[in-house]
Amino acid sequence: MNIQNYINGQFLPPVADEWIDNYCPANGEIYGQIPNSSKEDVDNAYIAAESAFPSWSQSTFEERSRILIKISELLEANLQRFAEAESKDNGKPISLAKDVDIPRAASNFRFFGNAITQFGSESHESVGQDAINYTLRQPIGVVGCISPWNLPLYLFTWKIAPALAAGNCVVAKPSEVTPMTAYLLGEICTEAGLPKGVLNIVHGLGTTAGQAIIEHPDIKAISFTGGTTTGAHIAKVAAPMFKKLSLELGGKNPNIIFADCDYKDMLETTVRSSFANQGQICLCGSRIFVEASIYETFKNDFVAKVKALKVGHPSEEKTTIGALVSKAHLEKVLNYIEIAKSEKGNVLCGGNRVIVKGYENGYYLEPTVIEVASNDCRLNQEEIFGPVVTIMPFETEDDVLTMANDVKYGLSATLWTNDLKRTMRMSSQLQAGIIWVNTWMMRDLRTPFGGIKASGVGREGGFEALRFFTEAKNVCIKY
Ligand SMILES: NC(=O)C1=CN([C@@H]2O[C@H](COP(=O)(O)OP(=O)(O)OC[C@H]3O[C@@H](n4cnc5c(N)ncnc54)[C@H](O)[C@@H]3O)[C@@H](O)[C@H]2O)C=CC1
Ligand SMILES: O=C(O)/C=C/C=C(\O)C(=O)O
Repeated sequence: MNIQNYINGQFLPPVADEWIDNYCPANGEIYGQIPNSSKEDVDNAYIAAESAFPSWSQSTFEERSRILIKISELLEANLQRFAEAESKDNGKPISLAKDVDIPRAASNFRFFGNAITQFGSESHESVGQDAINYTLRQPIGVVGCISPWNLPLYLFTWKIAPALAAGNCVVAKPSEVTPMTAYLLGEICTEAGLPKGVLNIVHGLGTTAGQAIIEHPDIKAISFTGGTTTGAHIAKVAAPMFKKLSLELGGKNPNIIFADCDYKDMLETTVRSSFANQGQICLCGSRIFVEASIYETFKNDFVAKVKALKVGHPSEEKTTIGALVSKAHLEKVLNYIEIAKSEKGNVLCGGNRVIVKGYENGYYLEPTVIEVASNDCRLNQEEIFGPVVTIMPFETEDDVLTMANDVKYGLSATLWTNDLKRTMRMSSQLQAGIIWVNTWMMRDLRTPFGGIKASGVGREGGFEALRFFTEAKNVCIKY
């Protein structure tokens, strides 16, 4: 199936008529083509967005809210179609796409459709100076949204929905590896009555189409989720142009397990936080630290549960681990397993490619658990972004805190304990933007979402996102 750009409310081929093959990770076959868009396509998308801006930015919040909620309803009505497309494009189990990815994409539109009706701004009465200050929150103009392949529609809409709700017009680029649901979203936006040019979706490579977005002199803000190296590059290009930047980057998140936790709950959640979406979520707990007194028990129970996971074709309801997103990514993850062996890591289970009958060229990998002796190894320091976790024991709270923080990333951390004082102490000292205690990936869309250190800049979610997508203008009136 061939995909087209969505510009000014129309589906269009790329100006240069150049195309990229789109692969299905479950069987390794090419199943369509996507535009290899160039600067000209991005320029056209910008022109459409710029001409839509005066009207969209002046539309009432009720009107924007109504359209966003309509998009949400249409996504829900098309759940099966979108879930199938997401699963085929990405390799994730259909059950995950149906239960998580597409419902969350719909929630993103509904949430920001509602949030904009509650969004306000501050006023400050300057007592003694006979003046009042009030702050306008105005849309920025045309903004760029660039998203990755791991949670394709979920993360694409997590950016677009607040940008549109706040009155901006958007030039958006999904990952070239998983373009399909972003393409289908165009149809839904038209059906929901989104005026033409308000949202423009350009497909293509990061180094060309993405680069043209970040370099565009009049695209005034960039919201990006993806790898830390790409984020650093975007910051370098965008900063001298004084663009607003929101960067949600990689993670190497600690999962810290104390002996006093609710063991059964911890064990089940730890399997999920290690391997959900084939471990391709920036929030996955890829470094597991276990208190020494329960280490051997945990190790045996965890490995047994991991071995029972079902690697299979994404369309099978029983599949818990689907295919990795691409051949290149599979090779990257396999290379880390080789690195582990050279670093004397002990592979407790997994480590091998899986050949699924009938889909021999698919990108399947066994969920892999590696016991490491130190937090200093590459496996504990570098983002693998696949179904690979490390485990190691710790003796004291101080030791584990030092190891948890001794990494360049700072996205999320999970803590398993029933000790309230320890929870409070550690939550305040862990270097991460998001801490989960006795749970993982529990999301409330009102909360600030993002990381520190090499995990990014800025926060998404709730009013934080609406603040990012608006400029504050203070008005001081003397009376
Ligand atoms: N934080 C996260 O959630 C994610 C982290 N990653 C990490 O990044 C590694 C690399 O994965 P990639 O697919 O290469 O991620 P990436 O960071 O290159 O891609 C993310 C998005 O950025 C775009 N992009 C790439 N170069 C660009 C540029 N120069 N200007 C503008 N946009 C650009 C891509 O086309 C894609 O839409 C993964 O192995 C993983 O470790 C990948 C995806 C998501
Ligand atoms: O917003 C969420 O719930 C999850 C976000 C996950 C990522 O940004 C990621 O995995 O890249």
